[in-house]
Amino acid sequence: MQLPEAFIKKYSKLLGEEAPAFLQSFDEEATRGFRVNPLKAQTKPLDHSIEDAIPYCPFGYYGSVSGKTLDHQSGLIYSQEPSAMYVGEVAHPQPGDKVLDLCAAPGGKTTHLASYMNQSGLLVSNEINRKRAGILAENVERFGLQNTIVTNESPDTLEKHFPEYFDVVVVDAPCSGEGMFRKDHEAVQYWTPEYPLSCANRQKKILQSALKMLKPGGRLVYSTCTFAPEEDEQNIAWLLQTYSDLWVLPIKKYPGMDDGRPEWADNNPELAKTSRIFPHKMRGEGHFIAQLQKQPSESTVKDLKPQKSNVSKAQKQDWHKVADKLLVNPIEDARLLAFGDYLYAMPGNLPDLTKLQVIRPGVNLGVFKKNRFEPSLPLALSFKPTDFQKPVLITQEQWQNYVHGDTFSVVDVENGWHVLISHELTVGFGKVVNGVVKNFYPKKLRFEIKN
Ligand SMILES: C[S@@+](CC[C@H](N)C(=O)[O-])C[C@H]1O[C@@H](n2cnc3c(N)ncnc32)[C@H](O)[C@@H]1O
Repeated sequence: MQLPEAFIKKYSKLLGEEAPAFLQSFDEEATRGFRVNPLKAQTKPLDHSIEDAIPYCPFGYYGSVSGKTLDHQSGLIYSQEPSAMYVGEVAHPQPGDKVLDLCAAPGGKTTHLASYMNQSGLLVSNEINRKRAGILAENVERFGLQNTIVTNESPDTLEKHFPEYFDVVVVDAPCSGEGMFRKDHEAVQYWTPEYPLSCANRQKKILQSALKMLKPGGRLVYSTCTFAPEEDEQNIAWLLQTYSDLWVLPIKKYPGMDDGRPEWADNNPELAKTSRIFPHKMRGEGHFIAQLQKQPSESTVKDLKPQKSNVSKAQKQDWHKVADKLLVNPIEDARLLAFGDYLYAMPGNLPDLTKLQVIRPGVNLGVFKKNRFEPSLPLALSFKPTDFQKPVLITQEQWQNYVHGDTFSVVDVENGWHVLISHELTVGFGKVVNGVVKNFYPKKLRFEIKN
């Protein structure tokens, strides 16, 4: 790979005798990986090998993902570069926590964080860019998250809504992306010697907002996919100089992971507790991760006004006509939220969202049509096979017909809506009419698998 001269010079000076191995690593292939979704792990992947485990992530494996597979389409696996998996591991929220993923698209960290939350608590997954927020929402839906809302706000708007609210805040910051040059060759074109510093200034602003939303006693996890000290140790040094109620928490270092470099910032030895992943030392791309804690305080933070359900009596009736035959356990009416023609199930104890740009206020249950309700794909993907009544089991071949948009036949299945299950995974809904499964797989997602 052709690296800019100034880049070579900068890292030759910083890394000294390690520099040749570091620079050589840019000519090697990027490492690929994926995580298995523990919320759906009642089965093993069909089309992806789980032989080559990533040592620091219990659901992580080396290997690339094929998108047109049952594993991927059902949300059983999520493609993620291996080093990036260490961020979710360090953040490791607990079930019931309130978690903010502030720079979240396309959703690698969000889906990882949710893997530890067991559908409980609240995960606010925010993305500033509207288009990317849409992609994030699709990935959250495929992964089947019940406790996650997707917002499309700038950090400084969001901070006004969630003062000192979150137990864990993850800032996976927009950065100069030096660690991703192998994955995205074009990223090299954007690099200039000044670029890291301009990224660092933007990151400081994001961090200021993040800290306003962090509870006393809460943890902030900051990560970048760049080697630039300006965006890594120097930003953490700036945080420690600026906020006296903040300290660095140690991170467990697996073989190949480096300590942060105090000498690349203000020599504060605390910076060695942060972690660097270099591609010439580990199977992964470049990453930096820091974990900080805000001082606990005696004073309690006041609860936010809850979001109220807004569904009409007629909407409730239409929903129940379908849901009572589909779900084993009903979703409480208090959690139903109408959003245009769509019906959502909010996470429990969701604060009032009315003043926020929300892309997804919870699980998309379906859409109100004239005098009837049509269940949506995310409803199927967000619950386990055992959460549904009278599921219809389909073969992998029938699944291929289904994602292509075809109808197919079934025997001895009563008319009406049924969740479809293939290889122990919920894959969508079909409406059975006299032995024929009418296809409700969303038109925009349909695709053909050529065997
Ligand atoms: C490194 S990416 C996030 C990757 C994501 N966390 C994941 O694991 O899939 C950084 C994100 O920050 C967003 N971003 C850009 N400028 C921002 C800003 N000023 N404030 C907050 N987020 C910003 C970008 O749109 C981008 O989606």
